[in-house]
Amino acid sequence: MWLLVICLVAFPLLYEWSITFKYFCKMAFYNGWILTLAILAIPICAVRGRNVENMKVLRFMLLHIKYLYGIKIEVRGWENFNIKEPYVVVSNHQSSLDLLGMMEILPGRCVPIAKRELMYAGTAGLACWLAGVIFINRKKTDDAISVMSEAAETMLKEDVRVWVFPEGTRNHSGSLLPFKRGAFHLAVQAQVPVIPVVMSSYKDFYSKKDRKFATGKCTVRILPGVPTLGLSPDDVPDLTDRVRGLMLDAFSQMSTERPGKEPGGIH
Ligand SMILES: CCCCCCCCCCCCCC(=O)SCCNC(=O)CCNC(=O)[C@H](O)C(C)(C)COP(=O)(O)OP(=O)(O)OC[C@H]1O[C@@H](n2cnc3c(N)ncnc32)[C@H](O)[C@@H]1OP(=O)(O)O
Ligand SMILES: CCCCCCCC/C=C\CCCCCCCC(=O)OC[C@@H](O)COP(=O)(O)O
Repeated sequence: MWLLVICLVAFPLLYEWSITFKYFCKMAFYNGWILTLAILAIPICAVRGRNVENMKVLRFMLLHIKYLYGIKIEVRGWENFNIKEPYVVVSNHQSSLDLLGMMEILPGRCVPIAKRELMYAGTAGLACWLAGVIFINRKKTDDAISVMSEAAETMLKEDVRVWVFPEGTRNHSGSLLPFKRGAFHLAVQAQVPVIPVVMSSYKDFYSKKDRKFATGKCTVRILPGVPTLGLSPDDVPDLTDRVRGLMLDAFSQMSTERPGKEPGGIH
C-alpha cells in the first residue's frame, strides 16, 4: 500500500523533474500505444484480408497521436499529390515519429516499404502485413531488388502507390544520408513520377541523443513530382542525385525557418 502511494507521488515528480525520464515514458507509451491500436486494427483489417485499402484503417487509427503529444503538423504542397496515376513517394527518415507525418498525408492506395524486422513487431507487424506493407530483407540485396521489381508490376496492375525512405535507415543527423537507389529503380521500371516529401527537423522538440521529447511543430512539404517517363536504368544515378538535391534544398530552407513551440498535449 505504502509502496503504491510512494510510486504515485514519485512518478509525476520524476516525470516533471527529469527530461530523460519523460523521454523514456513518452517513447514507451508511443510504442505501447501503437501495439495496442494494432490490436483494434487487426480484426477490422482481417475482414478484407491482406489489402492496401486497410492502410486507411491504420491511418485513421494513428491520426490522433499528434494531439496526444502536442505535435502540430503543417502540410504544404497538397496539390502535388493531385495525380490519379501511381507514383513513388520518397521522404527523409529521422525517427519512428515519422509515422505521424506519414499518416498525416498518406495518399489513398499507398503502402510503405519497410524492413522485414518490422513484420515481427508483434501486433504492429501483423497490422502492417494486413495493410499490404512491402517488406524487404536489407541483408539480402538480390531478394530486396526482386521484391521491388514485383512492386513495380503491382503498382501498375493494381493501381498502387509506394512510399520509400531512400536513406534506408533512421537518420537524426540534421541532414540527409546518401540515397539508396531502389526507390528510383522502382519509379523508372514502372515509368511513374517520384514525389519527394520533406519533413522538417525535429531538433526543437525531439532528440534521441539528448533524450529530449517536448511538444512542438513540424512542417511537411510535398514537392512537385519528378517525371521518369522515357528514363532507363542508366538514368537512375542522375535521377537519384537530382531528387536528393531538391530535398536537401527544401530541408535546408525549412531548417532556417525556426518553428515556435506549441502548447498543449502531454508535457
Ligand atoms: C496500428 C498499427 C500501425 C503500424 C503502422 C506502421 C506503418 C509502417 C511504416 C513503416 C516505415 C518503415 C521504414 C523502414 O523500414 S526504412 C528501411 C527499409 N527501407 C529501405 O531500405 C528502402 C531504401 N533502400 C533501397 O532502396 C535499397 O537500394 C535496396 C533495399 C533496394 C537495396 O539495398 P542494399 O543496401 O542491399 O543495396 P544497394 O542500395 O547498395 O543496391 C545495390 C545495387 O542494386 C541496385 N538496385 C537497387 N534497387 C534496384 C532495383 N529495384 N532494380 C535494379 N537494381 C537495383 C542499386 O542501384 C545498386 O547498384 P549500383 O547503383 O551501385 O550499381
Ligand atoms: C511481442 C513482440 C513485441 C515487439 C515490440 C516491438 C515494439 C515496436 C512497437 C511498435 C512499432 C511501432 C511502429 C513504428 C513504425 C516505424 C518504423 C521505423 O521507423 O522503422 C525503422 C526503420 O525504418 C529503419 O530502421 P533502422 O533505423 O535501420 O533500425
